[in-house]
Amino acid sequence: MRAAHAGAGRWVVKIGSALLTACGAGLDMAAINAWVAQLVRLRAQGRQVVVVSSGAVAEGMRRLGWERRPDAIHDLQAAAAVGQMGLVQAWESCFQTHGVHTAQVLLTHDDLADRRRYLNARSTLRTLLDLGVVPIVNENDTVAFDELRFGDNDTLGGLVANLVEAKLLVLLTDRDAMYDADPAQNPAAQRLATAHTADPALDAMAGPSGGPLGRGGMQTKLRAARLAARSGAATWIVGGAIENVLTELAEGADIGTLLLPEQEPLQARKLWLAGNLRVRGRLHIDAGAERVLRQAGRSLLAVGVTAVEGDFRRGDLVACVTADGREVARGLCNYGAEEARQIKGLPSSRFAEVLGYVDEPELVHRDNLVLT
Ligand SMILES: Nc1ncnc2c1ncn2[C@@H]1O[C@H](COP(=O)(O)OP(=O)(O)O)[C@@H](O)[C@H]1O
Ligand SMILES: N[C@@H](CCC(=O)OP(=O)(O)O)C(=O)O
Repeated sequence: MRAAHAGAGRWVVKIGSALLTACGAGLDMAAINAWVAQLVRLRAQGRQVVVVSSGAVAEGMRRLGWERRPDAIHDLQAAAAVGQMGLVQAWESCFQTHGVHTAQVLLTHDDLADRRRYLNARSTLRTLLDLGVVPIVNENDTVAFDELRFGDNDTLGGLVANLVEAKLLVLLTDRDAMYDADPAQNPAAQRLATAHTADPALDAMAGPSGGPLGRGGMQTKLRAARLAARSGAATWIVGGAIENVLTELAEGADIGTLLLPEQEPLQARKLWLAGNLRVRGRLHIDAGAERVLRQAGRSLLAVGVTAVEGDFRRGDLVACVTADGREVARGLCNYGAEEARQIKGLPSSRFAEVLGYVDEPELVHRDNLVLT
């Protein structure tokens, strides 16, 4: 059963500061090299990987010669800005020895709350993955403060799992698994092998952080797993100190805690779409488009659209209706209403000529479409 969740597909792997730095003091290159060797192996086995990497503040502190983690947010932001240079340098140089490119992706909460920016982040990440590049994601600490912050990289990992529709989110931590109580408080605590993210009993088991470097403890890991589950990803909480831990997971080893989502990825995403957003406009589609949507479950192309109603933006939810006003489907439109009016009836090959750019060849991608 574990192996089924560790198969091919996209993995988001979150590695916390404690696992990348030598006791919080600067980056541990040997550790990063070892992570890279495992990640490269996962890729060679047919998986795509996104790394969510902490460590910027710790490396910045070392570079600036600071011994204590500062309390002032501006100092933390400055340390993160300095340290992020070293962090991406470290990942890039280690991956380069395997001939693999990396990309720096810095995100704030705002980037994912705003539909347009969400779609842009999503397309960029997907493009990077299709190009065979390993995105190295961290919070954009320079601009993120208060309500713009994710606050911890566990949460960021959960949201990135939604963005790339990951199959698995791996949260590496200092304990070897999630326990039925905080082992720092209760030495008799037992490992939880498998559970459902939605199980309310988990809340009472997850405590706050025990370590000096960790910030969220098990509570933020549980919350991240619940976020990831919204798009159908399973989450594996497992010890970063276990030898070859990622390779072990890939083989379905009985280690760590596997938290299962209630829904399969596609179904989860579609339910989320259907339930959470307001319809901002209507695309009138022809009989051919209705047929491919209903029977073949395909994307909606502009060529099948005859009219565009409403004032919506890229990423908004639109309804697809037939000439006689029946609603066939709902989905997130890759183009705003203005652009959609310009490209309706046209093949995707003409988008660049008409708009001056191409966002996506589909008007509504099938992954973002729910039949109604
Ligand atoms: N139920 C639990 N099972 C395991 N660890 C728990 C639990 N509740 C609280 N914790 C604490 O959470 C810590 C791990 O989280 P954290 O310190 O944020 O680490 P990381 O840097 O790996 O994100 C553990 O050291 C442990 O003390
Ligand atoms: N963005 C911060 C990471 C914050 C964070 O969540 O750290 P951790 O609890 O070690 O995963 C940094 O790079 O230092």
